[in-house]
Amino acid sequence: MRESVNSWLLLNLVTDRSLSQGRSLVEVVAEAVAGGVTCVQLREKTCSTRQFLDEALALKALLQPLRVSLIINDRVDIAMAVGADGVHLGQSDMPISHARHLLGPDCLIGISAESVQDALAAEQQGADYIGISPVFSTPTKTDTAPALGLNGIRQIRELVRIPLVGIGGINLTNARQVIAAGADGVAVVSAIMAAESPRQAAEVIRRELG
Ligand SMILES: Cc1ncc(COP(=O)(O)OP(=O)(O)O)c(N)n1
Ligand SMILES: Cc1ncsc1CCOP(=O)(O)O
Ligand SMILES: [Mg+2]
Repeated sequence: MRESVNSWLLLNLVTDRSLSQGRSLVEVVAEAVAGGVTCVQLREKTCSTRQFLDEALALKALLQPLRVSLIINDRVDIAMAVGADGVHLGQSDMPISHARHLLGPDCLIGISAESVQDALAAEQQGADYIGISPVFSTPTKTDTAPALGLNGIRQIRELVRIPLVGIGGINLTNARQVIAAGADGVAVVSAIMAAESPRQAAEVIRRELG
């Protein structure tokens, strides 16, 4: 039951333009979706608001006909402007209550949990899903809390009912363990964004997830 209900977040691609090796974001995302990515989170840390908006509009045009969800990282305003499916917020981003007030009941809100306490609070405050962050340490994001590991996923799974997505250091070799520990999905940056063939990379990870 849980798996079919939450299959939209089984394999999340979180974008990072700096890893795309000169390829456009739309090109990499299109490849990755062809390989089986079920949800795309647009994550832009350095570009202008206009550029962020343009990328979001381009990804929405690509993903909506394919019925692949588009989540916007950090920026509630961009999510609202493009009619994205959701927004992903961390512990230092806009609090859920304010985001929900702006976005309404139908827009998905994902919250990063860096501890069991964060996860419990996110569920209690009405998050739609939780990003367990990070599961393993990763060079892709250097300002993370200590890695929670597979045990962290198990602990949170015991206490929280909403969908869980693991992020951080996840690739072909460990994706299956993340699901086995109780996550509903995995979120991946470098293992797909930096791959020579994002399509093949997504395919092999998706196959691991069953
Ligand atoms: C699915 C998912 N989980 C966690 C994060 C991390 O969000 P945050 O802590 O706000 O850090 P930044 O991504 O904004 O640097 C995420 N993006 N996605
Ligand atoms: C955005 C983010 N949030 C927590 S870890 C992380 C980066 C994950 O990158 P990678 O999949 O390359 O380890
Ligand atoms: Mg954030």
